[in-house]
Amino acid sequence: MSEIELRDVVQRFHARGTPSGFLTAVQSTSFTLRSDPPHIVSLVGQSGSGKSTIARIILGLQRPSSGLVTYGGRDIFKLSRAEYDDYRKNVQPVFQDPYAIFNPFYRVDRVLRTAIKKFSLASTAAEASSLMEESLLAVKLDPGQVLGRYPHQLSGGQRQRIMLARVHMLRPSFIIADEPVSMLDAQVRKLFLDILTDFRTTYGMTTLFITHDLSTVYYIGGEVMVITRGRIVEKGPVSTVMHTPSHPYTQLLLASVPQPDPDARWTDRIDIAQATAAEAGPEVPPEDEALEARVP
Ligand SMILES: Nc1ncnc2c1ncn2[C@@H]1O[C@H](COP(=O)(O)OP(=O)(O)OP(=O)(O)O)[C@@H](O)[C@H]1O
Repeated sequence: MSEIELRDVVQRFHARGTPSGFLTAVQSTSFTLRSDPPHIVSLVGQSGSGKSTIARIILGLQRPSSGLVTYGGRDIFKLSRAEYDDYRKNVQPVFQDPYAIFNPFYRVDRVLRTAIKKFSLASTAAEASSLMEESLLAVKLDPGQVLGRYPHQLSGGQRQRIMLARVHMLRPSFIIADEPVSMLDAQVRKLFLDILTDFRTTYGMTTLFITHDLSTVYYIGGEVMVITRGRIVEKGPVSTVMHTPSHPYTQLLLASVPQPDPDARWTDRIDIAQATAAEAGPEVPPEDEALEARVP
């Protein structure tokens, strides 16, 4: 079994125009992702609440101002190059905008071939081709229709599923999915979420699913952590948190989900600041040397 543990992780950024000159994007955050049993845990919160910053920190793309991120008990920012490569094979990202990942001048096959080469997944060209085909079929893509095409010739949903095919080839223990479905229509969104669920049951992958959208959290199930202003204010099984939310911000978030009922249109204004003001503690001055976000 492997574990990714965040312990008292804090991320501060320089921010001009604020009274203190910095903002705290992530406040003393601790949680653990376990590969056994494999599970899906959603991190839900409004825009700017710190979700992507947490994803970047877990992926080792950003060193936190303070706190620890460990994998198998070891600080991920102290891994050797080879150990970090192994970590990144086991912890795969899926981002919101797959178009940004593709090079528009290369056929989409390249994303898969690069992974095969980098991680030595096949020893012959024939083996590589059958691996690509198997993985594309696993994410409900027809290899004949997508291989050989350029990124702009595919839909957003197809591009996003190519990223899932890449994950399928690598079989990581963990997927860090940052708003992976927010640009997809409802039908493709459901297909994507079903594939993530299949990955958990069939291959034992644990997913951190980052979203601002409660309906997808509800659909995907498992566990949920609710974040506001960089602080996780509630966590638990989705059914418990959705049905009996204990924190005012979670209650507000749930009340903000639009109802598809023309007779029950919103009339109230939503005041996020009011609901979260009580939670926001005073900002603490940063330890100066740890301020800068660094890419290892
Ligand atoms: N490199 C950076 N430098 C300065 N401020 C940053 C940086 N990255 C993020 N922030 C700020 O940190 C806060 C949290 O940002 P983050 O992107 O983690 O939020 P989020 O919940 O993922 O929002 P969204 O859903 O809109 O992406 C925001 O106020 C953002 O402006």
